[in-house]
Amino acid sequence: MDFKQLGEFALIDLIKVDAIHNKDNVVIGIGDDAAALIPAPHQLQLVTTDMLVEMVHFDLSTTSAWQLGYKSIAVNLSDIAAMGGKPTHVVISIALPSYLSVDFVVSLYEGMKEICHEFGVNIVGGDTVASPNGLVINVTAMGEVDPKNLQRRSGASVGDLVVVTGALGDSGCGLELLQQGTWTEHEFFQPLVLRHVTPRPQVAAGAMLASFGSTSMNDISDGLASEVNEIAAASQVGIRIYAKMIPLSAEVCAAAGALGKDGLEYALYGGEDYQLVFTIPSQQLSLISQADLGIKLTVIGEVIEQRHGVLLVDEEGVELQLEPKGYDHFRQ
Ligand SMILES: Nc1ncnc2c1ncn2[C@@H]1O[C@H](COP(=O)(O)OP(=O)(O)OP(=O)(O)O)[C@@H](O)[C@H]1O
Ligand SMILES: Cc1ncc(C[n+]2csc(CCOP(=O)(O)O)c2C)c(N)n1
Ligand SMILES: [Mg+2]
Ligand SMILES: [Mg+2]
Ligand SMILES: [Mg+2]
Repeated sequence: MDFKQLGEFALIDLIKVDAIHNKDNVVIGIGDDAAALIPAPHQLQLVTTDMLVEMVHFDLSTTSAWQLGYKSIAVNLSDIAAMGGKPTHVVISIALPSYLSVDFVVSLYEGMKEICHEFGVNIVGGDTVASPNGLVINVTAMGEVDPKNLQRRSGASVGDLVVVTGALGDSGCGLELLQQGTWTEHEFFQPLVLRHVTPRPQVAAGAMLASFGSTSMNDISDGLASEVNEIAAASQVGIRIYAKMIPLSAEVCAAAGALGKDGLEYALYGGEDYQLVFTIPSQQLSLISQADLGIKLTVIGEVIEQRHGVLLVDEEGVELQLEPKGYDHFRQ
C-alpha cells in the first residue's frame, strides 16, 4: 500500500503499536503535542541524536527495512553507552519518499521495536513527513546515568591504559563487501556484513566499565583513529596505540586477505563498529579482569603526555603520527 492510500495519521497509528516497553517512566507517549516523561531521581539526563540519510548511511539495495530500523536505533544507543548510561527513550523522525510502501515502514519499525525491547527503551514520539528525494531517519535517544559514572571524552590521564571492547574493522569490511557485491562469495563474509547492517551497541559494557572507574570513553562510529584523537584532544593528552594489539576478528583477517587489503585499515579508518574505546588506570582494569564480566576487552595502548601527540606503533615497531582520518561527511 502507498502512503497516499493510508494517510499520515493512520500510518502513525501503525507505528504506535508496541512502542512503550516500560510504562513506569512515561506519562504521555505517542499521541499528544509532546511526550511527558518521569525522570529517574538523582540521575543525570542524557540526550543524543544521530541521523541516517539514504545513500550516505545506507543503500536500500543492500540493507532491509528491518535492518535499517535496528541500526538507526543502535547507533544512538551506542552514544548513550559511551556516556556510561542506560538508554530509556527514543524519539524518531522519518522523511519518506513516495517510492517506499507502508509495508516498508512497518518493517522498519519492527527492527526499531526489536532493539528497543531488547534494551528496555520506549518509543515516545517522532515526526512523519514526505521527502521529495531519499529516506531520512533521525533518532534522538534519551538515557540516564548516575553522576559518578558519567563518562566524558575529557577524563583521560597520563599513565592510563587505552582499551577497546570487541573486535574492530568488521563493519568497514562488511560495507566494502556489500558495495562490491561480493558478500555471498565466502561463508566468512556474512558475519562481517551482519555487523555492518545490524551493529550491537555496547550498553551493558559502557555502564559496567564506568562503574569500575574508566576515565574517558567514546563509541567508535568514525573509526578508531578518529575516536582516540577525540579523546586525546578533549583530555589534553597524547595517546600511543600499538597496531599489533588492535583486536581483529578471524573473519576480517580472512576477508581482508581475499580482498588484498589490510584488516587494520578497516579498524583504524572504516568506522561504524560501535564498539567502545576507553581509558582506565591499570589497577582498575585488573579488577575488571578478576570480576570476569564476560566482555571482551583488549588493551591497545597507553595515555602519554600531550606533547607526543597521537601515535601509532606499526607492525614493524615504527612510530607514526595517527591522523584522525576516519569518516568525514564533507571529505568523502
Ligand atoms: N548540527 C548540530 N548542532 C548542534 N550540535 C551538534 C550538531 N552536530 C553535532 N553536534 C554536537 O557535536 C558533538 C559531536 O557530535 P558527533 O556527531 O561528532 O558525535 P557522535 O554522535 O559521537 O559521532 P557520530 O555522529 O560519528 O556517531 C556532540 O555534542 C553533538 O551533539
Ligand atoms: C551507502 C553507504 N556509504 C557509506 C557508508 C559509510 N559511512 C557512512 S556514515 C559513516 C560514519 C558514521 O556516521 P555518522 O558520522 O553520521 O554518525 C560511515 C562509515 C555507509 N554506511 N553506507
Ligand atoms: Mg553524531
Ligand atoms: Mg559517539
Ligand atoms: Mg553517534
